[in-house]
Amino acid sequence: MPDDLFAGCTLTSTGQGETLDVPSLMVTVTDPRGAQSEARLEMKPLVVGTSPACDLVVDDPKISRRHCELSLTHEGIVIRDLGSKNGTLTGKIALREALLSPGQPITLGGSTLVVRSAGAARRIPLSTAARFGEALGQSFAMRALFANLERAAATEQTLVLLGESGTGKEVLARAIHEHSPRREGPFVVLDCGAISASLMESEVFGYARGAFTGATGARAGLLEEANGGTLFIDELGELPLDLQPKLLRALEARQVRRLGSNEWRPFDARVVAATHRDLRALVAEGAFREDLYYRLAVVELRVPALRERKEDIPLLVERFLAAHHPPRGLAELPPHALSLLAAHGFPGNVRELRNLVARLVLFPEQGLELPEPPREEAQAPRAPNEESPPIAPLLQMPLQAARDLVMERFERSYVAARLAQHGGNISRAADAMGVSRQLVHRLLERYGMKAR
Ligand SMILES: Nc1ncnc2c1ncn2[C@@H]1O[C@H](COP(=O)(O)OP(=O)(O)OP(=O)(O)O)[C@@H](O)[C@H]1O
Repeated sequence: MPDDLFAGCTLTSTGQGETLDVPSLMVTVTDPRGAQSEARLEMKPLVVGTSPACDLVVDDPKISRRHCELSLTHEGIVIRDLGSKNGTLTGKIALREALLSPGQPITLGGSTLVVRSAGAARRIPLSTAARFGEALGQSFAMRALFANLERAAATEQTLVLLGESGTGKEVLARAIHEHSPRREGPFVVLDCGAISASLMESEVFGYARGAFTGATGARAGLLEEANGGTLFIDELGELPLDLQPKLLRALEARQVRRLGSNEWRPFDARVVAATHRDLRALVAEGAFREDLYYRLAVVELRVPALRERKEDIPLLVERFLAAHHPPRGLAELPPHALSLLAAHGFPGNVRELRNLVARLVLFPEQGLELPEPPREEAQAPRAPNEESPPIAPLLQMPLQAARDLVMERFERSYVAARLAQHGGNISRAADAMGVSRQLVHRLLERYGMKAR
């Protein structure tokens, strides 16, 4: 096997820009009975363990649930132990993090892991810019995404952005709108996670006067409001199943009929959708209609998690610090702050990083507080007695960052208190809050909280 396969990704500059050659690699784990499990190593890190949530699942009792992680970098293949019980070993030496040499066998419990070539390298175009609209990113993963978005934005294609909460899907959707020929038109957000199912239909399609009790006047829905611009459907995976055929019909016919009206009104909006859910899995389970999925996912792009592109952290921190008043700089951070951040897993992604920076500027005496990841056995949240931050330090921050910080504290306390009122029952708490169960789940996930 040639060594250069293990040089990782190779950057090539051409007259048109830069491209990245990504080697095609297969990871094979042979368990103690000789059975093999395999998975391709792509740009996304690959987690090996016994948990069904891992990318490569191995049936070996000596392997931990999340045992180790492999990632492809420009230096080569990096293997990192994830705090496993029995270690990730080369010979008798336990590794924490190391570059893998060609064909080098790695011992995990009673199993052996090997990485092998699996065909020709793939060539991926990279953007020459380290930003797309307001979204920053200098990592290969983000520059590859920006290159795709630059091309897709100029078209009328419907596209779906997939990615964990806080990875920047909404910022990217806005940037797509701003880079599109529709930039002078409206950018309208339909957040399927925030509107309760009973209100969704009238929000999306609008209503005629007298359509239901309380409809004292007619109202246009979001589809009509987006006319001439872009409709951003956020949390697409939460769109109620019974509304899906109606939305599909409206998108195909480019016409909408308000509730209680017989009149069809034309509308012309480009749709960009986003979700943190696995849409294909939802389709397979019957929780999302296949025809709507294929209508929307003409182009499907994945926004990488922040832990997959730690090279972006300094750039993002610099941007968040510079947005304060007076602007702050990287030099003002406590010593080792950037290396501490690079070692953190960021379950809340860029949103978590932005809030950490805001807290650091607001309460420098507290230092860099990195929350522990939520543990599986975590108890129901107690209502935290966090007070709203005092106004004076907030006045040094831009409105959006200040609002988000106050909102995060409020939402944490409010959701925890509401759940406590309803004995940890999410459905009852959601009813009392007047929102969907999915929104409560999303808030719990966002803040690393668990209901009993
Ligand atoms: N690449 C980026 N550059 C600069 N800021 C970013 C980037 N990605 C995210 N952010 C910031 O992080 C915050 C969260 O981003 P955003 O709301 O777009 O995430 P999301 O993926 O849509 O989250 P959710 O799924 O929870 O709705 C925003 O304040 C946004 O400005």
